[in-house]
Amino acid sequence: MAKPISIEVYNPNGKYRVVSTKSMPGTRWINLLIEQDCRVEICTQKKTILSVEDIIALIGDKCDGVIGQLTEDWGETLFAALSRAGGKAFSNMAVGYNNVDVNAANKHGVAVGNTPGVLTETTAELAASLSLAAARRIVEADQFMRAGLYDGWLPHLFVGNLLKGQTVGVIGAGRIGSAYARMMVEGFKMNLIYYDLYQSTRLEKFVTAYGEFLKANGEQPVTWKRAASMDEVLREADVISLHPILDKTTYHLINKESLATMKKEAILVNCSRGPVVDEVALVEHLKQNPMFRVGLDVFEDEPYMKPGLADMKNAVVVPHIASASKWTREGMATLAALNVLGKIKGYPVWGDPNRVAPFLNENAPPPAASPSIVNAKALGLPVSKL
Ligand SMILES: NC(=O)c1ccc[n+]([C@@H]2O[C@H](COP(=O)([O-])OP(=O)(O)OC[C@H]3O[C@@H](n4cnc5c(N)ncnc54)[C@H](O)[C@@H]3O)[C@@H](O)[C@H]2O)c1
Ligand SMILES: O=C(O)[C@H](O)CO
Repeated sequence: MAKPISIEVYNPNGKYRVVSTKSMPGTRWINLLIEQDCRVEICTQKKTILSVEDIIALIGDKCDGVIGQLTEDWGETLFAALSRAGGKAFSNMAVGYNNVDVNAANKHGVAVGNTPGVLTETTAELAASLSLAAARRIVEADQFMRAGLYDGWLPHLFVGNLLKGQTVGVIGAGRIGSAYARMMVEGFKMNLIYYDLYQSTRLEKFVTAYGEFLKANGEQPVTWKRAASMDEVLREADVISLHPILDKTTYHLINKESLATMKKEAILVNCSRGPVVDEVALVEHLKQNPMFRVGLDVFEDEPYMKPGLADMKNAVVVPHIASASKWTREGMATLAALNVLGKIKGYPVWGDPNRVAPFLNENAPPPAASPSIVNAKALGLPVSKL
């Protein structure tokens, strides 16, 4: 029998019961639910990662929808519990939904929402920050200063890599990968090589136009290339950033062999999901190649790091904060709440989950639609004509 869980309740007499497994930034998401007759229950348990049993206790006997987190295991057990409680909607407060068994949700007729678009630039900015921090050894230098070791300028002190004119490689040039590529090309005049299952025509056009602009101004133009294989990116790029989804095809995409393909002084950044990189192989590679550097936001066994990683000076590590800007996190909460609300109210699904701005405008009511339901097709949900 699961222990009772502490909650905070808003609008206790609301008709629909919506549970959020965590407190989320901002208040707009709560107000939007309340305005539509929802009783909102927020779990206040002081435990970072809730277990399946904890969430079953939160769902209880009657629950119309749940907003959950990427740290939770949303599989058969939870979707069965939600369905028994009369629930028809779940939304991750994240764009990635590798923690969700969508087939199990389909089986129980539960709509699964995610939060694309609102975190694209924020996440890309963190990937760019990690690229710079690794290239210019910022964390090592900061620690050196704080340790009182600086006793004067030296020609060899913390020499790193210049980005201008080098090649940036992007693996997974979707929303975030493309935004990161644009930042690195435009900001640092890097040439681009990318690998994705699909061609990114918009990104290619952007780099072409920027190259022409530079040329017209008497500067060396930037270039782009769509690689035929991931190995081509690994061989040619000086900075490589990983932005694919995590699925069977991308698990350990970066492993001992692929690391060996990269340049000895390359920089690898991962803001996608930890298991895209074989972290044991990475630690070994970092040990053997002190000039190879990484910037990691995500880890294979989150919240843990594989043994040895914390000791590596050539690794910059941050705790999965890529989407952590105030605007983005408040927007993610809003989108997640509206995904759940839309299904409860019987609204259609928004036609283009990449165009979420109308849901984020605080000065107007949001459209009567769920912004992004990943299994809309499987459930046969109607699509909004707005
Ligand atoms: N660290 C964070 O806080 C954070 C924040 C946001 C997103 N993410 C992660 O980033 C991922 C990408 O987000 P997005 O919004 O850009 O998604 P997206 O769907 O727009 O982009 C993913 C891209 O990966 C490509 N892809 C899929 N399989 C591939 C493969 N085997 N090889 C190469 N490319 C492949 C797809 O074709 C697509 O273009 C999310 O799924 C999530 O896991 C992490
Ligand atoms: O997938 C996501 O959205 C991130 O990991 C958290 O923002």
